[in-house]
Amino acid sequence: MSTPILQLKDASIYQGDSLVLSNVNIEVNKGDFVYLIGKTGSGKSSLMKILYGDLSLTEGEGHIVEYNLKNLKEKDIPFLRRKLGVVFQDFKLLIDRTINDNLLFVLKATGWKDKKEMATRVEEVLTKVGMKTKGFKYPHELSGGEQQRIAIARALLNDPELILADEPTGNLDPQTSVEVMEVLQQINKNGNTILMATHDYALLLKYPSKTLKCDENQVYEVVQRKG
Ligand SMILES: Nc1ncnc2c1ncn2[C@@H]1O[C@H](COP(=O)(O)OP(=O)(O)OP(=O)(O)O)[C@@H](O)[C@H]1O
Repeated sequence: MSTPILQLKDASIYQGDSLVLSNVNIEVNKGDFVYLIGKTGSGKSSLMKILYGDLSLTEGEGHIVEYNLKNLKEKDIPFLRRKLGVVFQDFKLLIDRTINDNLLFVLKATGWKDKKEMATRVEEVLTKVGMKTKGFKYPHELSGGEQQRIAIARALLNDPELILADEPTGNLDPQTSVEVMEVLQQINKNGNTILMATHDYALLLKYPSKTLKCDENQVYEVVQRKG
């Protein structure tokens, strides 16, 4: 039996007064790896923003982890985000501190207190992304691909039920994109559910998986042709 971790039903998504996507019906189940594709401006980021509470859902229904997006209160948003790991195109690391301190900052902000447990968790997530030895470095001392691995490690800190990755390879060259994708694939194999918005059709071909497409204000599932 598949368990839905994310469901939108007849949802409409607005940016201000303009309708970006209408009648959105999507489902992501535990353990899935789902792509979200579509041209620039087709609404991928807007859809992601609805899911992490950056835009409010005013029409239709939406459930993500155990939150109802329709009745989401401002005070619920930080708690929703703890259940999600969000990864962006531009990494969003804090440039004034080391990788270890970037990760410790998030742990402190999300209620961790025990220094030893925190250090262990930082080491665990860095190991998962193949960056165990880089914790002492500053973000500017790492390549783009390494910074994105750190951003993925940061997303994993609180063991999220769903990872939302918005163009995670958008700033990376093709070789580095594949390396970051390998990390995401590995994490998915270890049980994490991932929804990834991307422009990168080469990745879709290399790592085929369920694909949703935003086009002309609609979202629909596309069937990938083999070969
Ligand atoms: N903050 C905003 N205020 C008003 N309109 C916006 C805002 N952000 C995006 N839009 C509009 O919403 C539509 C969808 O944009 P969105 O960023 O969701 O597309 P996208 O598919 O993620 O594009 P890209 O691949 O370029 O990131 C576009 O027409 C865009 O101009």
